[in-house]
Amino acid sequence: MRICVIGSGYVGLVTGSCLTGMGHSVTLVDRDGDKIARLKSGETPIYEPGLADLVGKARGAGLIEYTTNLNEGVKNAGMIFITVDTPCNKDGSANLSRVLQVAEEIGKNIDDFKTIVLKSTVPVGTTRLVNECLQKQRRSQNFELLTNPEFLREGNAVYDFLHPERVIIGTERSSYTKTLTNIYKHICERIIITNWENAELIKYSANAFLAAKISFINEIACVCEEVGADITKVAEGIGYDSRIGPHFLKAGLGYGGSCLPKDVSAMIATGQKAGCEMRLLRSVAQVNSDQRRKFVKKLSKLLPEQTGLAIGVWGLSFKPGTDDIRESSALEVIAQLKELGCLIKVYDPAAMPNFKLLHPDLHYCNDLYEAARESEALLILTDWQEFVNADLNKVGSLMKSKVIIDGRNIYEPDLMKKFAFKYYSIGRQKIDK
Ligand SMILES: NC(=O)C1=CN([C@@H]2O[C@H](COP(=O)(O)OP(=O)(O)OC[C@H]3O[C@@H](n4cnc5c(N)ncnc54)[C@H](O)[C@@H]3O)[C@@H](O)[C@H]2O)C=CC1
Ligand SMILES: O=C(O)[C@H]1O[C@H](OP(=O)(O)OP(=O)(O)OC[C@H]2O[C@@H](n3ccc(=O)[nH]c3=O)[C@H](O)[C@@H]2O)[C@H](O)[C@@H](O)[C@@H]1O
Repeated sequence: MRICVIGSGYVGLVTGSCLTGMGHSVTLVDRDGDKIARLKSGETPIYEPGLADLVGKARGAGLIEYTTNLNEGVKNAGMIFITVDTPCNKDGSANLSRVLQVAEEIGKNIDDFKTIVLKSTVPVGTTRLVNECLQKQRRSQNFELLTNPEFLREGNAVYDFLHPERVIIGTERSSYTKTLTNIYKHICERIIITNWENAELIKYSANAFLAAKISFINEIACVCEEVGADITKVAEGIGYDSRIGPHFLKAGLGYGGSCLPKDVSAMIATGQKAGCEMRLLRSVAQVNSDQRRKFVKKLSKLLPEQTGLAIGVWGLSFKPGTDDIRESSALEVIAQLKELGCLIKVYDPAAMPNFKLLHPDLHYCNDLYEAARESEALLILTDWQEFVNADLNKVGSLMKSKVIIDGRNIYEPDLMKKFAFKYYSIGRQKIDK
């Protein structure tokens, strides 16, 4: 089938290229001319394992095209995916302007029957608005509108898209879903057909629940530090209960990224609009932002004079496997270190070019050892495997003083003792004043 994907970001590019892998012809549309030019020249503008390979193959097979012209993209397509961004408004609610603008443009440009699939994360009620918007332009029912939230994780995006645990399709009429289920049935056995509102809420509830698990474990981590317990052991112990499960119980600097923070705040806004207080989710967000502040406090407790202090930082992306720094804890931690007057040397395997655009004044290192060299303390902000595999003897020999504050709990405290580090992590050791 010929498919058009509007919005060539993380989700659009992954969706489009995975669809080519299933044999479909895809036109990717984006209003960002620079991004389209880079894609046309064969560059993959984001770092995502397996993506460049997939895009290269699609290009070789002549299955992928790029354009800034939406009309050109939708004209010959039987199916149109909307994958534009839905960022936060100042009041925390989701900004739907891009989705609605795209809907309006699609409405103006379609002549024959189209299946329109809303994949962007949108608050409950939005698909109905999009439907109205399309109908206003078309004044006909020459389309079917489905909402199909995406659950992929950055860093695993290609794998997740191709191996979904469930596919959710929201529709007004279940007879409308055949074309889309025909695509998904090859990669997923559990396809849930429901109404628009349920599909929209499933997406937000999933992200809000994941965020709640992280804030929960971080709150327990705080208690662990005070009472001599170890959060990794506590998390392991509760995770064996199948009602709780072992995932999303890693204590650390809290959740970042382009989705969990914005979706928690949009869910709060949706709930409040519906007359619900959303006390739990407001606390989830509060615990998360406190987590970064508490982390820098550990440094201040250990090394009371920070002006001119050389600090090494490992990790800038919001999680490993990506160059994405949106809402990364590194942004907040580095801003605080700057305020304290530290001299900051940073290293990240993928995210340094993006970080440099916002913080050009840091010292960017060629490798993790350069970031450790002559440092009075080393802060670990992202759990990249490269850091787990570091030669700790070498790291110790390069540092001015062997202090590590690990925001992701990547090492065992006993091992660090053997290497004679003063090692502090999250929810495992108390730092006495
Ligand atoms: N990033 C992720 O891991 C996931 C994101 N989502 C959701 O998917 C949606 C997209 O997210 P990302 O791909 O991360 O965003 P993104 O910011 O990486 O990409 C969005 C793209 O849409 C383009 N765009 C915006 N308005 C446009 C318009 N009017 N016409 C054409 N192109 C336009 C932008 O230029 C940008 O390239 C969001 O609603 C997000 O919440 C859902 C699951 C996972
Ligand atoms: O809607 C979205 O955009 C996506 O948001 C998240 O995916 P993502 O943000 O890519 O990454 P996660 O793996 O969820 O990690 C988010 C943040 O939580 C942190 N985290 C995760 C797990 C954990 O146990 N502890 C923890 O602190 C990570 O370090 C990271 O900063 C969801 O996991 C996806 O299912 C969803 O599709």
